[in-house]
Amino acid sequence: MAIAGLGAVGKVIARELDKGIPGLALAAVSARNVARATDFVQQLSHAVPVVALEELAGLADIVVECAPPELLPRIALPVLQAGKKLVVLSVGALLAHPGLRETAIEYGGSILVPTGALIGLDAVAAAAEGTIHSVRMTTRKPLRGLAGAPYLEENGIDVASITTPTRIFSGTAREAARGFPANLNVSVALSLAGIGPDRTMLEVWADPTVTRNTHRIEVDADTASFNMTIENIPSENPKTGLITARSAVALLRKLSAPLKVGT
Ligand SMILES: NC(=O)C1=CN([C@@H]2O[C@H](COP(=O)(O)OP(=O)(O)OC[C@H]3O[C@@H](n4cnc5c(N)ncnc54)[C@H](O)[C@@H]3O)[C@@H](O)[C@H]2O)C=CC1
Ligand SMILES: O=C([O-])CC(=O)C(=O)O
Repeated sequence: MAIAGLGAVGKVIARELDKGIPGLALAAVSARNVARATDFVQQLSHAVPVVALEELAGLADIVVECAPPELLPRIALPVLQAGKKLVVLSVGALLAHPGLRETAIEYGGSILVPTGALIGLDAVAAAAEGTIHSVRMTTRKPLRGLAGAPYLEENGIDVASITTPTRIFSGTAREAARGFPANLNVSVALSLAGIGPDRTMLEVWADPTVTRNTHRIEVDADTASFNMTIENIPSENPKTGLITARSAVALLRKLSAPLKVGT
């Protein structure tokens, strides 16, 4: 196992692997700040090398990508071309790189997307086996959970000046991935589990009254209608909910579990 990116998500996964996940052992990590990462891995019970992104695939059978989204191809290609497993957290970036799926097919690799900061992808995937009529999602974020998104700059929106809940975006998951590359991975994960990025509809609210990143999904299908809400407590990265890393750990634990629960 190797981890690409030692931020809010990567550090939690590294510590959990160090505590022990049956069938898995941390073999290497990659980080922008090598000195800081070296300090971090030395505090683990089994220190591992800090290497370049491109070297991870040679050192592990599974690589977890939890780095800035623009690095996805650099991390993903060597892993998939080696026929290995890539766990992707920067899900939004998958839309900009559709060729990665073809690479996985060609070399026998696979891309695994955890539910991440969202809820209910088990039910969405089950409903997608039948006919889903519509999928809608509403995201409410505190202002600091949205800061820096290119969509805001392109549209002259100054979130810092917002004092009442304000809808700042309405569109498809594909449009959201372009406008909010570090904030709306969840809408892309939802779209990939269900009816795709062009039919999954999303509203984003900048909401000074909430402290948590809140996602509500509403699905209407021929097997069921359902709606679910998750209120994510922010991690050390205000854009990223604490549950995100835990979701990746749960996926990793499930890989070799003798009893696997959930779709
Ligand atoms: N799928 C989901 O539900 C969610 C996905 N995410 C996404 O997961 C990814 C990771 O999130 P966080 O851990 O919160 O981000 P973060 O910003 O805390 O961590 C990213 C880490 O990557 C490191 N990095 C930068 N350049 C690097 C390089 N060249 N080589 C190696 N490492 C490098 C940074 O130094 C940083 O430590 C982000 O793309 C984020 O948008 C976040 C929340 C939910
Ligand atoms: O809610 C969160 O924790 C993060 C989020 O929306 C995303 O990156 O998709």
